[in-house]
Order: sequence, then structure tokens, then C-alpha cells
Amino acid sequence: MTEPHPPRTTSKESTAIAPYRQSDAETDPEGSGEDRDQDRARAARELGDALRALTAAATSTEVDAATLRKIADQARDLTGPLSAASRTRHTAPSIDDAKPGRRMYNPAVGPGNPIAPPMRVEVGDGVVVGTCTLGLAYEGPHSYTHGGVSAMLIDQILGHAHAALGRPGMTVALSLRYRRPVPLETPLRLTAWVPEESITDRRTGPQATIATQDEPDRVLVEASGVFVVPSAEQASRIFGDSRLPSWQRDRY
Ligand SMILES: CCCCCCCCCCCC(=O)SCCNC(=O)CCNC(=O)[C@H](O)C(C)(C)COP(=O)(O)OP(=O)(O)OC[C@H]1O[C@@H](n2cnc3c(N)ncnc32)[C@H](O)[C@@H]1OP(=O)(O)O
Repeated sequence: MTEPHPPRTTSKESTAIAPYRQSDAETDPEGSGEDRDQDRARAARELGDALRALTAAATSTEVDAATLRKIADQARDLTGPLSAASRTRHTAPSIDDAKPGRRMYNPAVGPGNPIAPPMRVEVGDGVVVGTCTLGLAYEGPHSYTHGGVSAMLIDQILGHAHAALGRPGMTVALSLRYRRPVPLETPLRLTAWVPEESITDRRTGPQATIATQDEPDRVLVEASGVFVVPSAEQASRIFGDSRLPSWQRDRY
């Protein structure tokens, strides 16, 4: 971990990442996908927002026990209607779109997942930038971010840097150095890049940092990863052929 700062230039010598707005495809339900699913995608985002607000309130509340129990009863009543039609772990969400990479329920970037901040990702010229603000639901040390949450966001942004070179891959190694605590309720900036020398046919060694948006050069967390594109045989063994909804399986 000798290079905690991302490349400052847009030189193709430092990395081969080319710019495009991955965030539109990844987190904007209106941006792509089947027409019939777009309204469900919008609704899933609305539910995610509402549950995020509920989670934020639930992890910061100081109301009395009777109020907590009353809200718990109301929350339990919400589960039944949602479970009336569900997918299993072997079926991708029908509102995901594998090709542009929209993952509605990804725990780091998925707007429909209440545990996702969600982080917004943009692929620039040579770097990938993620932005988010973490509330009290993500607290580790008092008033600072849990180290595992930082690791999740880092894993995700490293994965985007790897994927921006062509094919999505899987993390096979991840190393983090926590230099300073990451403050809650503070806009954060994650930056990831792929050093040219770390790229092989199958594997990349992306690097990333976390900083605040106000002080982007003051590194709080630095990380490096190894990402691998599974072979066709490995992908088939890991995911089977049921990882995509049927209408997508027909298309790709
Ligand atoms: C728009 C879309 C956006 C999409 C953006 C999506 C972002 C998602 C980000 C989240 C990603 C995840 O969480 S992924 C979930 C967590 N990861 C996993 O579950 C992966 C579990 N691992 C595996 O299943 C397996 O490792 C495979 C199938 C991936 C590969 O198996 P394998 O072929 O046997 O290879 P393996 O031994 O693992 O090593 C692979 C290569 O990495 C090297 N390697 C292994 N460890 C290290 C290491 N510590 N340091 C250096 N190099 C290493 C090996 O030498 C080898 O190099 P060489 O011989 O090839 O040269």
C-alpha cells in the first residue's frame, strides 16, 4: 500500500479506466430497464428511502419503551404484505438489469436496500468516485463509522474500478489500513483507480481511499484489492444459470 493517493491527472498511463456515468445505470431506476419494471423500480426506491429514514430514526431515537413497542408492532405488520411475492437467493430481482449493472438491492449502492447508504458511483477519466453520507445506523466507535462498513464501501468502489475496465469480477483479496476514523453525518468521497501495472488478462489490483468531501486529500482509509474475472466454468459453478430473471436470460 505504497500509493494512498489516486492519480491526479487524467493520463491513460496511470490507469485504463474510461469515463462514463455508471451511476445512472447503477442507481437510477428511470435510467434503463424494461418498461414494465420501471414503475416497480421507482416504487422500490421509494420504499428503500422510507425504510432508510425509519432505520435512521430507530438508531437515533430516545423515546420511551412503550413507544418503541408500539412502533415494533406496526413494523411487524408491514412484513406480511411484502412477503406475498418473494424471490429466493437463486433468482435475481426482476428489476435488476445485469447489462448496465443496476443492482437495486446491493447493500452498498442499491437504492431499494435500506441498509445501503446508498453510495452514488461515477466513473471518471482514470478514477471512480463514490459519494455518500453515513448516519448513526453505521456507527462503530462513538460518532464514527464502523470499520466493516468502510470495508464494504471500499470493496464496492474497488469492484467498480475493476469492472470499468471491461468485465465485472469478484474480490479475492482485500487489504485496508484505517489511518483516521471516518466521521458520521459528514459527506464522504471514495476514490478508486487501477494501476496499469496491476492489470492482467484475468486480474486487477485496484486501490482506493476514503476521505471527506471537504478534505479530499486527507486520507482516512486506504485500501488495495485483487479482483478476478471468474472463468466460464467457475461462473457457472458459482452462479448456475438461475442468477438472472428469465427475461434477461433470454436476452444475454
Ligand atoms: C457496471 C457493473 C458494475 C459492477 C460493480 C460490482 C462491484 C461489486 C463489488 C463487490 C465484489 C464482491 O463482494 S465479490 C464477493 C466476495 N468474493 C468472493 O466471494 C470470491 C470467492 N473466491 C472464489 O470463488 C475464487 O477465488 C474464484 C472463483 C473467484 C477464483 O478462483 P481461482 O481461479 O481458483 O483463483 P484464486 O486462487 O482464488 O486466485 C485468483 C488469482 O488471484 C491471485 N491472488 C489470490 N489471492 C491473492 C492475494 N492475496 N494477493 C495477490 N494475488 C492473489 C491468484 O494468484 C490468482 O492469480 P492468477 O493465477 O489468475 O494470475
